[in-house]
Amino acid sequence: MAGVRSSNLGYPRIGEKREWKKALEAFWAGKIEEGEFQQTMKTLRLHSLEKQKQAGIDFIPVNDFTLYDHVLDTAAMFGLVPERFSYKEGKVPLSTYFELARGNQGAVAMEMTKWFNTNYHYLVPELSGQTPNLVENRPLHYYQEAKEELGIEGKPVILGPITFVKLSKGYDKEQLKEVVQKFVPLYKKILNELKEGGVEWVQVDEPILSTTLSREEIELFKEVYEEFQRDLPELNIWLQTYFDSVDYYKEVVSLPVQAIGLDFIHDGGRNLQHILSEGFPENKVLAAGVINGRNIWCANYAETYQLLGELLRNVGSGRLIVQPSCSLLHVPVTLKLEEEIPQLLKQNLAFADEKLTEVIHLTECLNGADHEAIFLENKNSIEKLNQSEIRNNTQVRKGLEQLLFEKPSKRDSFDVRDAAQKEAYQLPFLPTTTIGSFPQTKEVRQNRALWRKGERTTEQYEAFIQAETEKWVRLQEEIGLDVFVHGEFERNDMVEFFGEKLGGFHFTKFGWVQSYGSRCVKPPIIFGDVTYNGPMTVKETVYAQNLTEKPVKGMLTGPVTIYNWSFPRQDLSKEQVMNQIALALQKEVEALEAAGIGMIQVDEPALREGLPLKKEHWETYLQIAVNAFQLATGSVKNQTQIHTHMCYSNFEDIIESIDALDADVISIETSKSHGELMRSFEDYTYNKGIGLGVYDIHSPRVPAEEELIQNMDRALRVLDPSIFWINPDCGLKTRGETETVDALKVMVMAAKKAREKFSFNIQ
Ligand SMILES: Nc1nc2c(c(=O)[nH]1)N[C@@H](CNc1ccc(C(=O)N[C@@H](CCC(=O)N[C@@H](CCC(=O)N[C@@H](CCC(=O)O)C(=O)O)C(=O)O)C(=O)O)cc1)CN2
Ligand code: MET
Ligand SMILES: [Zn+2]
Repeated sequence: MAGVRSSNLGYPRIGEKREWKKALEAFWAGKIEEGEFQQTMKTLRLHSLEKQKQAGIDFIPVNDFTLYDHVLDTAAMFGLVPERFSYKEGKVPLSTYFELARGNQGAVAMEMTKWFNTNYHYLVPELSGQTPNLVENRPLHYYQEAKEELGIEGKPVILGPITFVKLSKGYDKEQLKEVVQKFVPLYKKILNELKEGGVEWVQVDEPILSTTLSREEIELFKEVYEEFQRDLPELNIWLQTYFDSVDYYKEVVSLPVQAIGLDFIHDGGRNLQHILSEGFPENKVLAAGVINGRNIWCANYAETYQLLGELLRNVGSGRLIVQPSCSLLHVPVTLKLEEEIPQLLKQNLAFADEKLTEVIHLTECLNGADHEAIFLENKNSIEKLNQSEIRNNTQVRKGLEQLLFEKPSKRDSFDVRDAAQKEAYQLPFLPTTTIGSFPQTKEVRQNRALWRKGERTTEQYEAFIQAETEKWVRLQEEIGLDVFVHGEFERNDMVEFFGEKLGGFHFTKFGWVQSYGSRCVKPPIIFGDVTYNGPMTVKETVYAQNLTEKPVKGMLTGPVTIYNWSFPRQDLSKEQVMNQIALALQKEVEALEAAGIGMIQVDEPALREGLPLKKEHWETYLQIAVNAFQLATGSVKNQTQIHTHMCYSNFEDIIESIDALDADVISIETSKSHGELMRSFEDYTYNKGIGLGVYDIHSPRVPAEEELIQNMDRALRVLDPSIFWINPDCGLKTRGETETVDALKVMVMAAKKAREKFSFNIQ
């Protein structure tokens, strides 16, 4: 009998020290040739496979690697290149592949959006006007490579047809079935070639099964997978879901596939309940996602072992596979380089490599190995951290208890505040501003790196930051903006920076996670009670304010975003941790106000992405999020203007919560959403300030004035134009200096034209 086996669903691409990112950026900058680039990528890919083999994983994924994004890979595999790019047929050339992702002089890049509820971004395939074709078989290629180079019998991973089409755009949603049917023959061809090539198992990812689906959509799953089964009877399909439970449990486990992968971490216990009450089909393998692929905490061996025991009783040992809950793409690579993390914390952590060890330990244990010592050590480490003082700060806990008796916001209604603010600031009609960050040039990053290494003194580093700030205050004057920012030059990242300043957080040295393309983030670890240890942003903001007569907006990251973009502790609820962060931020907001800063922006770009995948859980989340935001911002005087910002908006469906944040001004992305977003504000008759994000900051392209006026037009015609502000759609940190100044000048000119055109409309 085979016994219990181990598997992985996907491994981080970026390498232990971001070698992947460095190779990509060197290639884009023309510093290395394609040959060298491909060789570096191959070395990285094989190294990751080798590590998984060494760890002892039975089912090692292949084709999880990519040169940019796995959804883009799938689109490219089907030759789905939008018409604005030059491409004829056959395999998509590497240069075109990167143009799809990054745009070129004549064509905007494909749209980027959030991968389910994660901080990873994928490129949205465009299906309109295109006939998909199979132009290469990527999974087969990577399967052969792993076999030839390392003797690994890999498990090819492929994004399933229904998830792929559901994540794409450019078709009528009513036509889902017809569109999916166009892809089915292509998938069958891929799968057949895999089978011919000797593949035993194919992991078909259908995470869309963890979202709220309609009956018809589940029917479609049945049709598609029945067709696969009928035409490819000898191939083993491993249907993989993740990020939540599956709603149509019975239907899903009855699909004619050989293995079903379920997430037992983010399922709210529902997947297990289904198995216990409805059973699991006797002829199928259960791939049990029991190691958290979204967080960096070590598994609780005793609890996980118990869960696996229950599963084993229901499926039998030859049919159980132990694995992470999702791809390890969402966690850093290895703990081994982290020398500065205190022992107590480090013993409680597990990055990708350590998670694979956990998978192995548990699998071995189920197969009869004696791991008593390991289990005991695991139990002790967890208890020690939970009982430590840092997790039990009485002052913080008292502060939280107090909240039960208070309203989160103490401010007057918007009308009253608005009058006070108009009086105080005397801004022109359609005031112009930016979202916070200015270019984080190589020079800025290098100076910070040198300071961290001790090769620059703190005085030298601060003087550099001040010089940069002053330069940009002068540039903002020259550009003619109305409300300034200090530029965020002192920040490595909008979340990590606050993590470094607040108590209860720890940050890593190499704990990078891919965010989009070559861009990575280093989410801080919230491991204790969150404490405010003194002002975090006051000095830099006041410095900028003292250089100019124009108002300078203070700039903070909100509690919801800090929570969602960190690795939070799990012994407290989301609400408790968010509120702790909010209480600390409230003190910073008050410190800025006391220092004379009259406008304070509290960014919440991650509010939308944090929405649970299932609609029935939205309300609870939104209440917690809104409450935390109000708590952070609700103690200032009427005259102090609270701004907030959200990029990747598309929050038509949560407009009430957006309104409930009660920010005086909210800046939203309007450059790509083609009016849909505005419609929700119109329908809702929103009357607080709205910042129109009139151009896309992700592209180096300087927009044309006419384009920007076009982007403002609808909003200004339909709602009272006096509520609007004009700004880019997000921070400018990834942009170069010249293009930023040029684009902002165009934006200010466009705002001036719009002022003339629309001033007669003011109500
Ligand atoms: N947390 C988070 N999530 C987010 C966003 C965000 O801003 N933050 N925005 C959206 C995604 N957009 C993003 C935009 C840009 C970057 C980004 O630029 N990341 C940088 C890292 C930023 C950083 O932490 N920089 C550090 C250090 C980086 C570094 O590489 N240092 C060098 C040395 C410096 C050098 O020579 O360049 C080294 O250690 O080798 C700093 O500035 O101090 C990168 O990939 O390069 C990430 C996400 C959504 N999710
Ligand atoms: N204030 C931040 C910035 O400008 C907001 C970014 S939202 C991802 O960079
Ligand atoms: Zn943004």
